[in-house]
Amino acid sequence: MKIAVVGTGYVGLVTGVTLSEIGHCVTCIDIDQTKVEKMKKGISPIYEPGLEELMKRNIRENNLFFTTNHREGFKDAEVIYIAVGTPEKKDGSADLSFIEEVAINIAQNINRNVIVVTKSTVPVGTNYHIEKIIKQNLVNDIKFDIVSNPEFLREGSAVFDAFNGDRIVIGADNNKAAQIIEEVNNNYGIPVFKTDIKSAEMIKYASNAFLATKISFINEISNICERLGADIEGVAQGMGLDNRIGSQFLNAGIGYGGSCFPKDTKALIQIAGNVDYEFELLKGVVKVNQKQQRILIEKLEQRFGELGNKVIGVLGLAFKPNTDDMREAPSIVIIKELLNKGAIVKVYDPIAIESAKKVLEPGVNYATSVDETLYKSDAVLILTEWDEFKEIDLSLFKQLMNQPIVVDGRNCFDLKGALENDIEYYSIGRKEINRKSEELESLSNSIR
Ligand SMILES: NC(=O)c1ccc[n+]([C@@H]2O[C@H](COP(=O)([O-])OP(=O)(O)OC[C@H]3O[C@@H](n4cnc5c(N)ncnc54)[C@H](O)[C@@H]3O)[C@@H](O)[C@H]2O)c1
Ligand SMILES: O=c1ccn([C@@H]2O[C@H](COP(=O)(O)OP(=O)(O)O[C@H]3O[C@H](CO)[C@@H](O)[C@H](O)[C@H]3O)[C@@H](O)[C@H]2O)c(=O)[nH]1
Repeated sequence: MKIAVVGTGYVGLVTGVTLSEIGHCVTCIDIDQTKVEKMKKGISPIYEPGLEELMKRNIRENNLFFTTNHREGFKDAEVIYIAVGTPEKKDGSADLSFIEEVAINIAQNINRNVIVVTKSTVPVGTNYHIEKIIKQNLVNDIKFDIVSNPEFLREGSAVFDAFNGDRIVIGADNNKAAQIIEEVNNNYGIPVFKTDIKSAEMIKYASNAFLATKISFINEISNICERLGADIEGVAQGMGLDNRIGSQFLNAGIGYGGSCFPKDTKALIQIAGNVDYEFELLKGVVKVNQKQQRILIEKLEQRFGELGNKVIGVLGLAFKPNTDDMREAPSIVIIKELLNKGAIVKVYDPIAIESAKKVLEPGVNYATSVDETLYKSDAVLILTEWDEFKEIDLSLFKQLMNQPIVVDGRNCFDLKGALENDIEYYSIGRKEINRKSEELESLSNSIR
């Protein structure tokens, strides 16, 4: 089928590339000329494992094209996917201006009957808003249908998720349109769930809000564990064995970040508020997350008192591993606070350094390796659980740092290893330093 995808960010590019991989002829459209020039050469503007390989192959096989020109991209397209951003406005609600512009682009440039599919995360009812804008601006006598098809990919594993997702949600009022979009997705081999448009739009927000709730919940439990001397890892494992709870998204840490959970939780609070419903639970989830992002600063202050002139190394900047995305990364908040408190901050990330330079405060020192970050630091914070950090030779901390103090926001190391390497190790929700080895032994046995 001939398909156009508007917007080539994390969602649009992965959608376009994987649709071409499953046999469609896809043109991706973006207004960013520099990005489009790169993509035409098979270079991905984002770091996403496996993406560039698929891109190159499908460009070579003439299944995948890129353009900045909407008319050229829409020419003869039977399906148009909208995948532009819906960022957060100051009041927390979703900014629909990019979507609205695309609706006008579509109305003015389509040359045949088409199905318009919304991949972007949009507030309940937005697809009808898009339909109205297209109708009002149509220049030719053309028929179109709208379908909501929210996206559930995770950054860092987006290509894997495209072929291994749990479900594809299709929301439509017109059965024929829903059936065509189901056929478009056939070769992904993923179960399809069909529903109406508003429910599909809500499924997306409700899913993200639920996952964010799980994270804030486990973070609160971890804070209580710390105070009581229980161990969050064992607690999460024991909870997760109950199939009704499930073991995923129970990793305690420094709170959720990224381009989705922070904005979508706030948008859902607004969506509820617009119909006079106060979403109290979700407000709590957001508040807990904001508090959790400060937890490592509290631990540092408990240890050092004042942070002025302390050299703090930071390992990990991206909001999660395997991505270069810095949007709403907890590292931004933490580093800002460290600088405010007069600390000297040295940071390192295996992939996200360049995107980090665009958003971090001036005054941050950028290191090019783990060793350089550790060297003569008074303490090291771990903010992203990259494999490179989990595999660090633990003896390096003592060798390179002024004093081997590690405050780990992602529970990357086992307590025994830290103790054996003389690391003064603070982590999340676990019993901390100087624990007697026999106590640790019995703990690791019980977790096993
Ligand atoms: N990032 C994710 O992991 C993820 C996952 C699921 C859903 N979503 C949702 O998908 C949507 C897109 O997110 P993203 O992270 O891919 O966004 P992004 O900001 O990375 O990319 C958006 C792209 O759209 C382009 N664009 C803007 N206006 C345009 C126009 N008129 N014509 C053509 N291109 C235009 C921009 O130049 C940019 O390249 C959002 O609604 C988001 O909430 C994101
Ligand atoms: O147990 C966990 C799991 C995640 N996180 C944090 O939560 C954030 C989001 O992680 P993840 O969900 O893996 O990444 P995203 O790429 O943001 O994906 C989420 O947001 C996307 C955009 O809507 C959705 O499509 C995905 O289904 C949804 O998982 C990150 O900061 C993680 O560190 C935790 O703190 N603990």
